[in-house]
Amino acid sequence: MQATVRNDKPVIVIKLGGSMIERLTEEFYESFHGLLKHYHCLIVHGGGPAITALLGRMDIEGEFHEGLRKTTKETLEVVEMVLGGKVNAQITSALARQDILPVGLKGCDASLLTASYVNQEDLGFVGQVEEVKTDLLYNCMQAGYLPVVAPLGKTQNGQTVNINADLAAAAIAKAMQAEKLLFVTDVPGIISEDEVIKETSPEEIESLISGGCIYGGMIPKVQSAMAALSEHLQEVMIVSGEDALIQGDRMKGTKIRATVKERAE
Ligand SMILES: Nc1ncnc2c1ncn2[C@@H]1O[C@H](COP(=O)(O)OP(=O)(O)O)[C@@H](O)[C@H]1O
Ligand SMILES: CC(=O)N[C@@H](CCC(=O)OP(=O)(O)O)C(=O)O
Repeated sequence: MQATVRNDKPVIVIKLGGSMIERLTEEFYESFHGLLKHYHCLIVHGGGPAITALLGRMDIEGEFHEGLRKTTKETLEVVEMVLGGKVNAQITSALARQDILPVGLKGCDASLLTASYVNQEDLGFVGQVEEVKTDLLYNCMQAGYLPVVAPLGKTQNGQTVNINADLAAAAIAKAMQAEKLLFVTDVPGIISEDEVIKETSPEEIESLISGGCIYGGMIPKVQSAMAALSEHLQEVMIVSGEDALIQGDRMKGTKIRATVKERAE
């Protein structure tokens, strides 16, 4: 049973990329105070580089297929430790230092993220979100807490699975009928010909991918962004974690909209 979506404040989902988490500043976390005045905020975090680093220290080689980490039983243990332990605690501690009330959640707990296998034969314990327990997240936010979700899921059979954080954030944003989805990463937006694109559309993104301008970790990000766009979620942004989230009175980065109303000059 899911709670009815309540629209007392719009929801914003913020995905913190593993590429940036180690470098996020106190100023960055402080800027959540501004967001919380207008939105119910929810964080979904990655941690890919930290997983790769710990696997390396254990002499386990990482292997990716189309941006998804091949996850054996042994790898899964490390993924759970890093995402559900280290990285989640790092973010909740930083928010708590700013007098924000974070609550760390693993997607595999309390049926928060029910998942199915992406391709068990090729990828092992890698999941995709089938259902989000939205009432748990709403109840936390309504009570004044900021949920910080580690992208782990549970299958119907109770197996924990590793979920790409971009895909998890998009699925959660969709299920929560979020108004905004932000991807915080280590670049100031989608870059083309040395310039940050201010606003773009799914059509333009498809051509940037096929032309090779968008590659690597940016591909699951923009694909997740496009999949999340809906009548509720009209805008996805890719922003840098180098600065505070809001600079002046706006966010800087690339805005992805279903249709680009006017081309920014
Ligand atoms: N057109 C592009 N503009 C900006 N970054 C891009 C582009 N294409 C690929 N990238 C790469 O995407 C990276 C961000 O994705 P990723 O490393 O997966 O970050 P995260 O850990 O935040 O999810 C950038 O550091 C950059 O190397
Ligand atoms: C299945 C899969 O690939 N899971 C990711 C989960 C972490 C993640 O997505 O972190 P970033 O956002 O930092 O890339 C992984 O194991 O790296």
